Amino acid sequence: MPSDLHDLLRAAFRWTDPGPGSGYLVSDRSGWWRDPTILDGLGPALAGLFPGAGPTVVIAPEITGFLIGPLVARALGAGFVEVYREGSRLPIAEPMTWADVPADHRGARQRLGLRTRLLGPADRVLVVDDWIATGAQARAVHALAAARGAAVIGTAVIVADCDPATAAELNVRSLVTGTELSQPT
Ligand SMILES: O=P(O)(O)OC[C@H]1O[C@H](OP(=O)(O)OP(=O)(O)O)[C@H](O)[C@@H]1O
Ligand SMILES: Nc1ncnc2[nH]cnc12
Repeated sequence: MPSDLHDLLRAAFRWTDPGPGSGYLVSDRSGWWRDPTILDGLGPALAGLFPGAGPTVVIAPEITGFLIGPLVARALGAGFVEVYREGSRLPIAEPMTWADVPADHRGARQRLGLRTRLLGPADRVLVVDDWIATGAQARAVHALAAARGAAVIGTAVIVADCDPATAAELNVRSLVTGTELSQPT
């Protein structure tokens, strides 16, 4: 990754207060998509976290994964498969493979699913997302790939904000850490 992308990611990120008395801050990643240099660099930089790994397909959960997943797939010359959040749209009228998310960084239970026909044993999968915290969503995405018999290379994220055990379990590589986003640039 060019060192300037690392610096640009830090500079364009903000923690925002959702309102008086909320007692917590929300990550605002919109500055990353708004900056043409960052947007141009994200796909190659995330793809470059696993040099020579040769994925056939990138898979990523909605909704931010639908934004950056195709950028990474394009940089790799790989395909892209959407991982949907159950209940977020009309049911998809074809066979789906589902995995449970017991509780993510918000404590929310979810189910993630993909179209069964789009992934199989011949695939080498790179899981992509913008952020990893508890690892719950990425773990479910890994489980989906495993359920389809695909080989999983690892997890490429913009921000790694997870514990070392989760990072090792899911083979997480990142462009920045959560700690770096919490410090002044
Ligand atoms: O490691 P975890 O605890 O699972 O948290 C990470 C997940 O949470 C965020 O998704 P979220 O649903 O908050 O937002 P999005 O809809 O903007 O992608 C992020 O995009 C990851 O998918
Ligand atoms: N977008 C995000 N995904 C996961 N954990 C977060 N914590 C703060 N922002 C987050």
